[in-house]
Amino acid sequence: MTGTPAAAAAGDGEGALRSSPCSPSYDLTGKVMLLGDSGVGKTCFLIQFKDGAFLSGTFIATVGIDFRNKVVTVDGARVKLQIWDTAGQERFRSVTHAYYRDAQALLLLYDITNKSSFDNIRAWLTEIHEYAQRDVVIVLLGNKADVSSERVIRSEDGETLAREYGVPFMETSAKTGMNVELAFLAIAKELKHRAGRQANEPSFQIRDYVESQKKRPSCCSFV
Ligand SMILES: Nc1nc2c(ncn2[C@@H]2O[C@H](COP(=O)(O)OP(=O)(O)OP(=O)(O)O)[C@@H](O)[C@H]2O)c(=O)[nH]1
Repeated sequence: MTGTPAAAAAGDGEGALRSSPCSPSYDLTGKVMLLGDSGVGKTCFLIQFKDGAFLSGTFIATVGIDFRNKVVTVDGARVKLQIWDTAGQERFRSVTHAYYRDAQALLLLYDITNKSSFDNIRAWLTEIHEYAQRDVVIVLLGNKADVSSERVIRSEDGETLAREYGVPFMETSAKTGMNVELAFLAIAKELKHRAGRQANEPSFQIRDYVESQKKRPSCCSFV
């Protein structure tokens, strides 16, 4: 996906807020950012969620940042997710840092067929801790789980890293759609819970929710 900060700020992305302030078609909003190395599948992940389609073919790296809106219903509440797709390339890092501050949630992707994208997750988490809000929701995603023949990162390695940082983890495929919706629904549920929690309501545990709902690749016998 292509886009520029200026274009995004001007509402050039589909994300311009169109609901009338008198009758909003949603109950709350949340800003979500997709982060991770170039080529891990952030744009495809967003398109799969938004349109149910997979962009195959020539890889066109994102320029800068752009966003899309999607309203999801969780626990009777309509949550408008404003989803920001960032460029993974190093040269755009200073642009994307400026957008971290008011994000409520971050989807941090690596590619299970690309070791350096996994190794760089620690550096991404360092940046997140430097630029994002302290209580930002983070979900770690091992994408391209459909390409089992080229897998170089075991699912257990993703799980171990996620446990170390105390974040939920799942493997996903922007191609087949595996766990794509779940990643956003988990975030929407967490944001809804934070926004309207009653004193005697049991707390929502995003990690438990993800563990109970996530699908595992049918062929994941890589050792
Ligand atoms: N098999 C497979 N290919 C994928 C998947 N997700 C993305 N791809 C492919 O990986 C390449 C990169 O995908 P993008 O979504 O453009 O990657 P990106 O993370 O947005 O990259 P930047 O914009 O540079 O940050 C494309 O050729 C996609 O078709 C997936 O889940 N499975």
